[in-house]
Amino acid sequence: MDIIFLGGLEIDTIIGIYDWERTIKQKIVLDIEMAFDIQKAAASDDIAYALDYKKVSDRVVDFVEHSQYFLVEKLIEEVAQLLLTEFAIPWVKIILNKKGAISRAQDVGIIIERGQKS
Ligand SMILES: Nc1nc2c(c(=O)[nH]1)N=C([C@H](O)[C@@H](O)CO)CN2
Repeated sequence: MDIIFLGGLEIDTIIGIYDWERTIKQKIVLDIEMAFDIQKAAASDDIAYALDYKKVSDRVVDFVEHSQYFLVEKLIEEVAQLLLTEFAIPWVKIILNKKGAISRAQDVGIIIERGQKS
């Protein structure tokens, strides 16, 4: 199966378990890999047969911007389920980076894979 990816997708959202985190927006960064057979799109040169990464990006940004979850676990799971159900994607891998959440760490977050690759 081929992979379409979105790397370094930065989105500001309300996320966190502490009171102060409920009053501000924090940046999260998503790296998303989506299994998708690109052969029809390649043969036809027609966006109708492609996984439109602009539409995927717009949907994910809109969803995350308007979310207000406490845990990054909940947010990443909801994004994965959205991608699997709203787009014809059989498998997705997401890396969620909540940069700055740990002052002594450059990066902190979660990596998940959902669905079947082939
Ligand atoms: N496994 C998790 N641990 C923690 C989370 C989380 O979402 N999942 N969140 C926090 C705080 O919100 C933290 O990001 C504030 O710095 C702590 N641990």
